[in-house]
Amino acid sequence: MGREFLSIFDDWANQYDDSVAGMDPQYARVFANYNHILDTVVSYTEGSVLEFGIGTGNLSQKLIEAGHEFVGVEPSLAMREIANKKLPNVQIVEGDFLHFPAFTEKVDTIVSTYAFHHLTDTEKESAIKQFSELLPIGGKVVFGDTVFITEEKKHKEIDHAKKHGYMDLAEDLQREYYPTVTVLKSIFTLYNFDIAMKQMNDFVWLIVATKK
Ligand SMILES: C[S@@+](CC[C@H](N)C(=O)[O-])C[C@H]1O[C@@H](n2cnc3c(N)ncnc32)[C@H](O)[C@@H]1O
Repeated sequence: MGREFLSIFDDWANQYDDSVAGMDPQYARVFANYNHILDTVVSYTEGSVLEFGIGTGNLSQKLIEAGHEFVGVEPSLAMREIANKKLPNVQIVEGDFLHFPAFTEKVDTIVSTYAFHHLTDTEKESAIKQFSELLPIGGKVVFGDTVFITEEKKHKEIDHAKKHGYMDLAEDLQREYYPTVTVLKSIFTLYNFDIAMKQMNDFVWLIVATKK
């Protein structure tokens, strides 16, 4: 159901902001240009926004500062507690990409960073189908997440991590469901989105999908 990694995030929550600041060498390349990636997601966001997997609320904070109506969805209680402290009076609800409260408010843009890879490719397809139903024509999905140009590139990164003794990163890359560019493009296209992708660091790609 896409929540199989929750205990990792409950345990990571208190150190998460140190990791995104580059203080964990294993993840330094994954989080390279983190603030620039978040700012780029904000720059493509229009209107009312729904964010999935908000973590400690770093992207949420930028979206709210930019003046967007905001609802955040996050399955980890420990992450929600930190985000709630940073962002009092902001609507942050328990849920995940596939199961979240029905919103009466209109949603113009769905955003997420570093989270969509927790769904298998089949679950990604279910989520993108729901996004297509939720968004108006011209509405957008704007994601930043680890994606690989090919499976070979992913295996090279796993070998690189092992060679440097980055065993947590190597395990993560093998355990979670990092998609290829081709797979993501084909799912968004199937559900009536135009999709553009751009590489932001060695791991993370920006995905901007516009509902036709
Ligand atoms: C690496 S953190 C990213 C946090 C934040 N978006 C950021 O960019 O810093 C991944 C987040 O996704 C959440 N998550 C894990 N599985 C999820 C799912 N199935 N649906 C939505 N969020 C999920 C985790 O609890 C965690 O907060």
